[in-house]
Amino acid sequence: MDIGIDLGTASILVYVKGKGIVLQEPSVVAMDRSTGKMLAVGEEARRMIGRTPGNIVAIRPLKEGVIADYSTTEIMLKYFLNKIAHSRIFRPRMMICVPAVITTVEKRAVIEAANAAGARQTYLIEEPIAAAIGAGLDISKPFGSMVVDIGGGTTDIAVMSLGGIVCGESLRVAGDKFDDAIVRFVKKEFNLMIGERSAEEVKINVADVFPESDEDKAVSMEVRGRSLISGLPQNVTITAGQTCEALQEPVEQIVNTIYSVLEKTPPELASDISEKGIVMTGGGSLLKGMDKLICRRTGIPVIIAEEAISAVAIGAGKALENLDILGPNAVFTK
Ligand SMILES: Nc1ncnc2c1ncn2[C@@H]1O[C@H](COP(=O)(O)OP(=O)(O)OP(=O)(O)O)[C@@H](O)[C@H]1O
Repeated sequence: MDIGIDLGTASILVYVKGKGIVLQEPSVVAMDRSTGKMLAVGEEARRMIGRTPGNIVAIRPLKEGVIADYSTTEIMLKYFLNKIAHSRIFRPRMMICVPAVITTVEKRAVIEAANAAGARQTYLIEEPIAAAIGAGLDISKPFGSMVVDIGGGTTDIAVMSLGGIVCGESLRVAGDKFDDAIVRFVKKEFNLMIGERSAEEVKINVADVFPESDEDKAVSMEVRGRSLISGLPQNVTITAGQTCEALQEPVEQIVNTIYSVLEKTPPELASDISEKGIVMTGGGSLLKGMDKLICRRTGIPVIIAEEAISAVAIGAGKALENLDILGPNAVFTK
């Protein structure tokens, strides 16, 4: 069996040919610090973040799109592969997505973790290429396509043509940095300390980086945390207008990088992109107003892919079925 994996900072998705996405879980592992034993993986472990006693740690083994904790990544991959196959002799070929700009050492770590977890053969594909294939773009033709993939740890921006990346940038600013910015804002504005999960809820439920009316700005929700003044639990109301202010810095960094990639794009390809639009994928592309903001600032239409979150895993699986459509540098294997 061939499988495509989006081994992400926030979540792991597995695509199997003919079955579609068969697994989607947070990339979190809970371990007992004293014995080194794995206690929970995926959603169950995510619920433990910020709520563990001293001897238990909830680890996110990937940071900023790359492996930060090798052995935990291997344990996690092994656990998920067992979950989808229920068989010891299951040794699939795997296509795993990695950010477009990572070091050879970081690539090797992914290949070794996948091989140790049971892959028969491991291929790596750059995330924007997988995202483009998963979003249904035909990148094999001499025609320019631009993808902005905003994940949890990295944002990959790339212009592609003839099965390869012509120019692009990978920046380590994405969903997690949006959460951090909300935590910092709430701390500064309300003297309230909130956890990363509460910040993520604010981002998903009310945040808006391009509110068009006062009504949009007034959308609000209550968030609970610990007062830095009294030390006691406290609730505050945060509005979409405030989130726009809170998220300005990371959002600007992404918009500026899109600009710099467009500046480097050869004119023929730039005109293809302005005709066809920029395609956005990844969970971070669902941040309200992000598409409108990029469209307003670049003057180019922006389309959020239909299956924004799973596009990368779907594209990886499809790439394995059609290795021939990819350019010579698109796939890396050892
Ligand atoms: N509706 C939404 N609005 C805003 N952000 C969202 C939404 N849904 C998911 N996200 C964010 O998307 C991010 C996860 O996206 P995704 O699963 O594409 O990342 P990943 O593949 O794990 O990360 P990476 O590619 O950086 O390794 C998280 O930060 C999550 O909070």
